[in-house]
Amino acid sequence: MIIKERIDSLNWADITSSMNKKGYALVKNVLVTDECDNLTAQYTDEQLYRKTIVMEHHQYGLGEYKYFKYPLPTLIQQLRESVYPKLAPIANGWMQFLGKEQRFPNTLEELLQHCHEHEQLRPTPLILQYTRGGYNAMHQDLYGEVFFPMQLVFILDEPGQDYEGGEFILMEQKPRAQSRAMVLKPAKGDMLLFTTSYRPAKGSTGYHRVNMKHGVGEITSGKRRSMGVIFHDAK
Ligand SMILES: O=C(O)CCC(=O)C(=O)O
Ligand SMILES: [Fe+2]
Repeated sequence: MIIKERIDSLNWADITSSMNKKGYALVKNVLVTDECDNLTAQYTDEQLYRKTIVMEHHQYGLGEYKYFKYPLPTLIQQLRESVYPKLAPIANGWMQFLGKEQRFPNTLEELLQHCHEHEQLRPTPLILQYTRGGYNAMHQDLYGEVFFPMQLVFILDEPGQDYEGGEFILMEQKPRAQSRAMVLKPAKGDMLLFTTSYRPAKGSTGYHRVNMKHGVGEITSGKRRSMGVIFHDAK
């Protein structure tokens, strides 16, 4: 099935409800093995990338990642384009719950146009690679004034088989409360949707803002690759 049809056929009511309740949604088996393997096989094809980041040089963790160039590989372009319109209404609900006037456009094209007007012109989808001892420090992927509050990550290797450890960690910070960590173990081909910056959470007196950060725990053996889709572009 072409990727747009696959994305359209997911249970978006469940995904929406999980995003609203928990700030993340784990969707099993979105990419097939061949799609994961093609992405990892292209890791060394330097013409696909605009920039390589050695994470320890910036104290971002231990590992490496590469930002794709425009035009993005077809699979990534199609994922970015077909998932965005499903998430824009959720994001707009969040803005409304938080009493913000900001609204996100219905299409990725319009979001990117808005990014471009704010000098955010560079593509943000990326591929990451960690080996034994590697990890990704807790962070948020904000690259300028314009940011969309949700993003995706696809796991490209099989936990328990290709690597051990390397859990995906979400940290939620509520005002005047202690932080909560959520530890997720997506499998190869799974799509994890999560909060980039903040989301509304319902309390006794209405909605309040909770900040989210994400990261990856230590890879204790093997190699773990992942592909991230961020919707806004970077300055
Ligand atoms: O490797 C991961 O699972 C996390 C990658 C990440 O930080 C991202 O996609 O923004
Ligand atoms: Fe990230």
